[in-house]
Amino acid sequence: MAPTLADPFNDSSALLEFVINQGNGVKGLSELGLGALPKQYIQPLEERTCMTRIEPQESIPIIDMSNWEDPEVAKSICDAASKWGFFQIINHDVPIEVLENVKDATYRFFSLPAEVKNKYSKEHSSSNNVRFGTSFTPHAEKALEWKDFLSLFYISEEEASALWPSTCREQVLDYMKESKVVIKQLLQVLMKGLNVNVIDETKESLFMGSMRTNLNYYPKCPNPELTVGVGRHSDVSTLTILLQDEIGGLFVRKNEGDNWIHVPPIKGSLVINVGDALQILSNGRYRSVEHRVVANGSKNRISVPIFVNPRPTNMIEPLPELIASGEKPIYKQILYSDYVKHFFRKAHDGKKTVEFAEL
Ligand SMILES: COc1cc(/C=C/C(=O)SCCNC(=O)CCNC(=O)[C@H](O)C(C)(C)COP(=O)(O)OP(=O)(O)OC[C@H]2O[C@@H](n3cnc4c(N)ncnc43)[C@H](O)[C@@H]2OP(=O)(O)O)ccc1O
Ligand SMILES: O=C(O)CCC(=O)C(=O)O
Ligand SMILES: [Fe+2]
Repeated sequence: MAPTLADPFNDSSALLEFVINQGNGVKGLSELGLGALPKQYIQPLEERTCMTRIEPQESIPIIDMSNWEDPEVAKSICDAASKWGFFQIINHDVPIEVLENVKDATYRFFSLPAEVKNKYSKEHSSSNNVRFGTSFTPHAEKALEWKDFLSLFYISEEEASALWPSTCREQVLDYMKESKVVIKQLLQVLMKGLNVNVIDETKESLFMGSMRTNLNYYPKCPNPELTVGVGRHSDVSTLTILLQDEIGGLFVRKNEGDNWIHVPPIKGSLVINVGDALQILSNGRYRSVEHRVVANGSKNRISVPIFVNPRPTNMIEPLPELIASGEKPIYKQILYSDYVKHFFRKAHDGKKTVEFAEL
């Protein structure tokens, strides 16, 4: 039964029961029409975006992929990955219907009743590869984040058929399949920029041997200025391909300083960012940059990132080609699944995860 509105969640165990154990998520909280944000979501002042500096005149690069092999375009991709760690691509090869379909599928999944979504929670899911959750790591967080998610780790079509929710399975599989072309183009250009000219099977598996798609749902929030959609973090992927809807709210840290830049939605575009694995493999030449998502007081927002990763069993370290050319390694060799587990076991904390791999 939903708690009454008078003093609904003063008791944290009642909130966790409703949001996590019953699978209502923050979407369920939002739909209760609460007058105020439950205290468990109130972030410390320094984590609230209203307290940080936004540079409205700045923008991450927008790159036209229609001539991706043109040396000028290739240079702009490598420069964006080194300087900003983030860029948007337009005129890429992922069909617009595939993007629209996966957004519709995201809404469909989150519209399911709580008890149906809850079958995919950490406690009830029959596999670690399918997980419905809320916030990031609720048990490790001092303040919760205003986001629900479904996370789908791809093993095979057979496993997806057996385990992924049928409301979104085909659309997510299509989105992942169609994105592979642009992922390979980007990796080819980025590697050429490091003088790594051949991507053989071993390298391909190291760069894109595993993929995870998250469906993120950020419902409208009673006091958006007091909380966050996603706290400051860098992704642990090689590259992330992000589809966002028309609402906006993603911010990227500028040049390791105190200023943040908004990533405006552009219809049909994809946001690309470098993850920690590529920062490590490139010995710091390409940078995984901190980003965050604000909560919204009037609209629901969705986003659909594909995290392109090494395989969990891969050892990651600066590429031998870079070391052979005389660079001093700044990261040690590390088992990728140990790196990801380290990320997932703590609350979001900016760029701290990468320290785990520093020499
Ligand atoms: C959710 O909000 C997010 C997510 C993100 C994500 C950004 C990324 O970059 S995701 C890309 C991650 N890379 C991969 O998934 C590929 C490699 N995968 C692996 O190495 C493994 O599959 C594994 C993730 C390490 C899980 O291995 P397993 O042997 O099953 O280990 P466990 O002990 O079950 O899990 C370890 C630890 O992680 C938690 N966890 C697992 N999966 C998820 C998930 N999808 N989402 C959240 N947390 C997950 C699991 O609960 C364990 O923690 P405990 O504390 O329970 O021990 C960016 C921003 C966001 O807001
Ligand atoms: O929703 C967004 O725009 C970004 C989400 C994000 O950073 C993530 O899921 O890692
Ligand atoms: Fe992210």
